[in-house]
Amino acid sequence: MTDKLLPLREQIDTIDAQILDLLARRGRIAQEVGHVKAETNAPVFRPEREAQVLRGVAERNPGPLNSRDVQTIFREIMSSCRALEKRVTVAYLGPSGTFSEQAVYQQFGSAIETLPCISIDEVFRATEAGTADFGVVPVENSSEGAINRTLDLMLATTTVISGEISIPVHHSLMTKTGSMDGVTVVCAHSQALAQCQVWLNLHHPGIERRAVASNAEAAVLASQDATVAAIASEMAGEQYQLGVVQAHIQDDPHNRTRFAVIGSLEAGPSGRDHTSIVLAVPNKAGAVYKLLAPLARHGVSMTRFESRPARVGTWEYYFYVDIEGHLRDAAVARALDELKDNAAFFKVLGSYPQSL
Ligand SMILES: O=C(O)C(=O)C[C@]1(C(=O)O)C=C[C@@H](O)C=C1
Repeated sequence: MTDKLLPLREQIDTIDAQILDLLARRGRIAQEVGHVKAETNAPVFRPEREAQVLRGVAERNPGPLNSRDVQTIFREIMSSCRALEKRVTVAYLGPSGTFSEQAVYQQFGSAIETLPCISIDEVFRATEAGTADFGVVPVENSSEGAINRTLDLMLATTTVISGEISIPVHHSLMTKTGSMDGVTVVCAHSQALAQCQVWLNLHHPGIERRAVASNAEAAVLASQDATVAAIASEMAGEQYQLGVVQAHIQDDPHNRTRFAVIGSLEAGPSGRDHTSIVLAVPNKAGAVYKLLAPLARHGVSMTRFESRPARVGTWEYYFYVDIEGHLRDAAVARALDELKDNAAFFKVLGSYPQSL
């Protein structure tokens, strides 16, 4: 057995040495890129370039490694190279262990500084004030719909969207002991409670459900009190040393949450982008239909349409619209120019690479 392993391990050692040399070369070039950027005051984080690199490695991947895994490796390589230029700080809805934190690492890799915030408002504030270079906020959940606070703040603040992240959301029921004996209350964020209500009604109909600020906070509470069960990610459970009573209790097995990267950076075109806009129309019959007509005329696909009541006027709404393409694509630019003319209100939230 050992005789057979030895020559294989020698080959792996040789390859590892080559990988290390190549990584060092890549790192030195990233340092040069950093100097060029510093001279011209250009942004260090270039989401469109990172998206192209990650799409490229998946397309060229010869196997046998899985493309997702290869992307994870390259994301970390770019994250480390980026950190040689500048280590970016990313604010997110904390505490540590939330799905937001998972989204942060999925977008930026782990060579970053993180700033856990107590609310979505705080993430926007830290990002606008420059305490963080970027913020990551939840935008919508596939089973629960829009995160209204995020939509309102996107409208009210000057932040721009420069990226989107989509992650599978799997909830687990967890306690200090790994059993439900003596448990009197299940704590979770209101969204998570809603996403697991069918399962809870079926398996624990009599136990009180209490909404708390985040699933990670629920995990903290459960770690301190054996009468409390938490619904949270297994990542949060591990962090707070909880035992899993039941994994994957969300009612929709394909449950996903979409996050936005916010900041002051305007991402360039990556070849596969989304653009988010907010609109309002005069309160007249057929106004929304007329407003959106330029999209169809210029062959621009709409991928999302969401409405929010405006704070003024009883029947007035803001429409949050996502389209395919980048502001700098000719068809998108022409469609939005026409659309703007008919809108009572028009704001571009940003153009950014589509999530992987
Ligand atoms: O191409 C750049 O602009 C770089 O800074 C290099 C690099 C990389 O490591 O590939 C690092 C950071 C950027 O976000 C994009 C790419």
